[in-house]
Amino acid sequence: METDLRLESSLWIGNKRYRAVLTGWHFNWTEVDKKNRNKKTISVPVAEVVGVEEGRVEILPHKSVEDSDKDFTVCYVKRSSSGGSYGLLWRLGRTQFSCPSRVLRDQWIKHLRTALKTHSPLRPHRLLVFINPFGGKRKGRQIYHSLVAPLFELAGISAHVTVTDRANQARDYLLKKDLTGFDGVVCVGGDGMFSEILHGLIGRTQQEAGLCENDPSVTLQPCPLHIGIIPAGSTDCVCYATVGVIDPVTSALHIIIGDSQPLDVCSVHHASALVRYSVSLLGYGFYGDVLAESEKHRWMGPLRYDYSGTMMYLSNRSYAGIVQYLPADPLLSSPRDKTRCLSGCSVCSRSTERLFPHSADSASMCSSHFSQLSCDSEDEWVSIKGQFRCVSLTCMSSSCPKSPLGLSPSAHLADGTGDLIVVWDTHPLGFLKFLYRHTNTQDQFDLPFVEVHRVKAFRFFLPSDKEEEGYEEIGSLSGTVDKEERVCSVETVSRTGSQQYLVDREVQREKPNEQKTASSFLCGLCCSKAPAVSVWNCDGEILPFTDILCRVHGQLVRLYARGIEDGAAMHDFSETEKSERSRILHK
Ligand SMILES: CCCCCCCCCCCCC/C=C/[C@@H](O)[C@H](COP(=O)(O)O)NC(=O)CCCCC
Ligand SMILES: Nc1ncnc2c1ncn2[C@@H]1O[C@H](COP(=O)(O)OP(=O)(O)O)[C@@H](O)[C@H]1O
Ligand SMILES: [Ca+2]
Repeated sequence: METDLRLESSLWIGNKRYRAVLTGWHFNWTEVDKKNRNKKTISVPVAEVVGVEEGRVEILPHKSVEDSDKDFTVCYVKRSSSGGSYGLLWRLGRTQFSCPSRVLRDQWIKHLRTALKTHSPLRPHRLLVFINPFGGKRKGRQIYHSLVAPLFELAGISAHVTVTDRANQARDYLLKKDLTGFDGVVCVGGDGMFSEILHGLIGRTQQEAGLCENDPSVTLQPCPLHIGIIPAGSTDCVCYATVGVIDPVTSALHIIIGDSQPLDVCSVHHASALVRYSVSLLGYGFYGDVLAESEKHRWMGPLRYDYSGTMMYLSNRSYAGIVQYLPADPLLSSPRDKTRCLSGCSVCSRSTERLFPHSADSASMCSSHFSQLSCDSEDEWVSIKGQFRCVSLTCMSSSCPKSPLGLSPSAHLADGTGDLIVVWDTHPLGFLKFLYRHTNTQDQFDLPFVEVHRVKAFRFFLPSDKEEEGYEEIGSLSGTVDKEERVCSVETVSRTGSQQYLVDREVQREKPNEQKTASSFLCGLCCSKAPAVSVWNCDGEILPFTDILCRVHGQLVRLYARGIEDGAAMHDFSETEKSERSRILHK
């Protein structure tokens, strides 16, 4: 194949001569000066060629073609530094080549197009597009029509576009309508809109496979259609964590070239029924309260989260709960290992082999992988009981513009695990420190009232009144609970379903004397009585239940993305840019 696709000849760009070579994987052109010396080479991976057209094509302001039988135009992905974000911005590069003859021109076009087909088999031809006109700053329609549609047209993609009239329209379409002939589904909106697509596609796939989504021990069927996200929402966390930038053009180019990024999905169950799926944030306590408060202020747009975040911080709330989790294999990775899940991540690649071994039939694989969810191996579950500021589970880093490294900076997109973050009740300034560390490169887990565990499954329930009394008593006896300052407490470890025993936790005090005055001041601000129970924020939706069981399904869906790109792709950058990016990426 490689030899068939190879082509080499002189080509002209303007009045300069170039030596052009197509090797199969790469298309390179090198300027040759009058003395036949080679100058700078431009090398484009074939997989990143957007399109090859006859003639001299102009793209902006609209696509136009100047017909000429010796010219052809190649459009491709060009990278540029993204300033603030840690991913790379992609732009459309375009070069017009002239050939000495029409025959050679046709040969170049044919070879390049064949190479494209061979090396990017996942490029979409037909896409379903759903635009939420009310997401984020309400610019979804404009973003799609001015920035994305022209690129899809250039790449020869046919798009069936729906601007939604109501919530869940996209989900219902995917659950019921004929999807034959579509390669993928694109959402233009935020994490809520992505979640609609996720629910529609996962539900449809399980219906067709005859699988029951309610049963957490069932291994779900991975979705055959890819999902593309054109960011136009408020948090845009799924886009940011899988692409590294919030930029519609970059995302459109990832879709066009058929990039493929598997993603873990967590199913959330209550009383033997599926409640929802989550990929980014499943959060109780602070994040639940912020979401509930923010819904009252939707008119503020994305700013509603800043406002509600401040209000909820000042409310100084904490909640009692019992958290139980099934730990993931600590030999594979850890949430404190300081690694980053970058494009081509080896932890995720190894998980693909583990999750989908070549020949194993999926039924036997699922039962061995997930027997732990049934009661017979209850002894592997670890249990924590106490008073918490927040309890969160995230299947990926959940980085977003507000938090460039995310809720769990070392989490993996596609390793079949989630990170469970437990923030015990603490002093207000301690909690502020925890939150503030999400916005910079300091480690938010390096605080005595925070713990993080890599898990395969997780349960949460409210303690019975009796248990709550017992816990407070034990806390006070061991000196670890200071009710007034709401410092945290006691851990319960369950070894078997029936026999539980208590293990006193190390005293966790994070309250230097000088913070007490500030604490009283802040408590004065939050005059309203805090409720005893919070709500779950599930990727921006409030769950109607508090007691839940969650299981992570490895690589259940695929996005048109490739994860965050590392230095290998930085050949266009200066040394200063490279070292700055490395510093951010590798913290
Ligand atoms: C003192 C500075 C405090 C800064 C705190 C920063 C913490 C940010 C963590 C953000 C994690 C985001 C996880 C993603 C959640 C989204 O699924 C969800 C819905 O998004 P959308 O559909 O776009 O509206 N967003 C939220 O729940 C917002 C959480 C904001 C918390 C402050
Ligand atoms: N036409 C519509 N009218 C009202 N709500 C919609 C519409 N289309 C989608 N939605 C819902 O809007 C919610 C928020 O959408 P999203 O695009 O995530 O914006 P944001 O990031 O600002 O929250 C989603 O839960 C989605 O189901
Ligand atoms: Ca994961």
